[in-house]
Amino acid sequence: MENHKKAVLLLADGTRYEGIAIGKIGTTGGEICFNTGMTGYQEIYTDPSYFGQIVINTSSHIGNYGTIDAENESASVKINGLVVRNFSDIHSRFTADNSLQNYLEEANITGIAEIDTRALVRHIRNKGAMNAIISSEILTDEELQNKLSEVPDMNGLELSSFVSTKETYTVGDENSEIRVAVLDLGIKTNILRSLAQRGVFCKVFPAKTSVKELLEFNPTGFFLSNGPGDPSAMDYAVQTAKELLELDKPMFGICLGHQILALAGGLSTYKMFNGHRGLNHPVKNLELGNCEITSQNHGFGVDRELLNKQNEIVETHKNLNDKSVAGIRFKNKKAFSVQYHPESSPGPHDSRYLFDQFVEMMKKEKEMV
Ligand SMILES: NC(=O)CC[C@H](N)C(=O)O
Repeated sequence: MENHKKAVLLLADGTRYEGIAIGKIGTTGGEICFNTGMTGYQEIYTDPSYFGQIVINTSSHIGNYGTIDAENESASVKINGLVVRNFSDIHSRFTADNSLQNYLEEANITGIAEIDTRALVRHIRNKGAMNAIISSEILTDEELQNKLSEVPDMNGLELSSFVSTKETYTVGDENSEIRVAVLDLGIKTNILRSLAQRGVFCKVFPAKTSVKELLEFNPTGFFLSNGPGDPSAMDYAVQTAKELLELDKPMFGICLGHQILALAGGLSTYKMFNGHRGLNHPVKNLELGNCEITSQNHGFGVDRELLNKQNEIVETHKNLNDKSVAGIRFKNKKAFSVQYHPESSPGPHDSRYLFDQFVEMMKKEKEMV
């Protein structure tokens, strides 16, 4: 690590850490958040839901297994910046395509290493979500402060339109009878893979596609994807989801898609003090009584208060750490959603049954079962 330049991490509350530069030399800002996963750094960095955020990995050794291009969760690295403890310049995996240093540099991602991530995460846990800036360029305190003040507040920020596909594309067997119109709000590849593996033909549409255009695909069902930003700033997607609910076709939403579906059903969302980001979050399936260990990445949540005051939407899953809403379904419609990530990648596979549930729903719709 001798050849690395110095770098600075400055938090919005004035807390300053010094470390060494990793990735591209530069300056970057975003909302700082932490992921507690012990593995899967590449999948985390390429998850479009992290767009606009600086990620801290609490796992203390990062980079030691390099990167493999086929393991990206989207076409490019999406995080705004990276904070780690021990960064490995060398990697050991015979199938690796690249070192993490080269991978980040090629993707123009600026990061900082040799940070006491335990102290930093404790600090953020106590103070709540906040913006931060990383710089490995020579910047005065004043320059850093100025750059930091330019970083937008995550509250009220619409980000899906920056990461959603520009063109439609398809995944899976085009001869399949089960066709899903996917609204891409910032989708992870493993969601599409999980649907295609179950025989589903998916067509992925840009975030702002009209219902009319979605229907031209003649879909059996609809999927609302994960993605970055504040769901309450996405009136266009909420409107789409409302119109789709009227059609009463099978519909499944994950994470941001879950929040959009909840808003379309008249519920509200809120910004969490600290989000949930990691691979071992326990969730109770309230209908089966089972516990599943889930992969999570969200900083907003569906508010319980309105949920308790109505009868149309049922809570199906509860987060066992903080009792927040982890899943819902519409009582008289074929729409359901979860706040966590059944596709994991990275993470445990306990929740994959939700894809089976969606496919079953669509088979019923087609009278195939
Ligand atoms: N993974 C996601 O879809 C995240 C949803 C939303 N951007 C949040 O932070 O809560």
